[in-house]
Amino acid sequence: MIISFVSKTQRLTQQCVVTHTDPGALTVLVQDDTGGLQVKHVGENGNCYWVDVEPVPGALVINVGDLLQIISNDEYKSVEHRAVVRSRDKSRVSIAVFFNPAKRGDTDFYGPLPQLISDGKPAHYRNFTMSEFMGTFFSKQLSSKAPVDHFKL
Ligand SMILES: O=C(O)CCC(=O)C(=O)O
Ligand SMILES: [Fe+2]
Repeated sequence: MIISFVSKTQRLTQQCVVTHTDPGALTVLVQDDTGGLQVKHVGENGNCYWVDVEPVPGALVINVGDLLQIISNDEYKSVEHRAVVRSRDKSRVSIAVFFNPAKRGDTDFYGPLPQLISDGKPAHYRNFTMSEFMGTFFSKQLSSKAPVDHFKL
């Protein structure tokens, strides 16, 4: 579990969590009523917009991560997101729980599920172990779609 805390002394314009996709399968987030989480939306004209994820009391935010994009062979897309400071007067607390596969042996391979591969839709990614996957993520740091791009065929 990660708790990110943004002090009210941080400047309003400062971006506090850089734009990234989460590497794992799913992320469950609880944010307080300050808000600040934004997701990137690509419009039909190809233009990108940052959309505020308005806090809803009692609601959880579920982010699709890169691993789910890969094992679903692009049926689900990981979401680019960031967190910004919205208010000079209020601190912000957000709690994130990351869901990742537990099997991390040298012979535990992950990749697009066979049921989602066909002649019409070949695998978009090669298989890998979790240690290779996490190594790729940590070597590139938080960035946009790093593991997705790395394992693309
Ligand atoms: O601060 C937030 O609400 C988002 C945190 C986040 O994106 C992350 O920890 O991966
Ligand atoms: Fe994230």
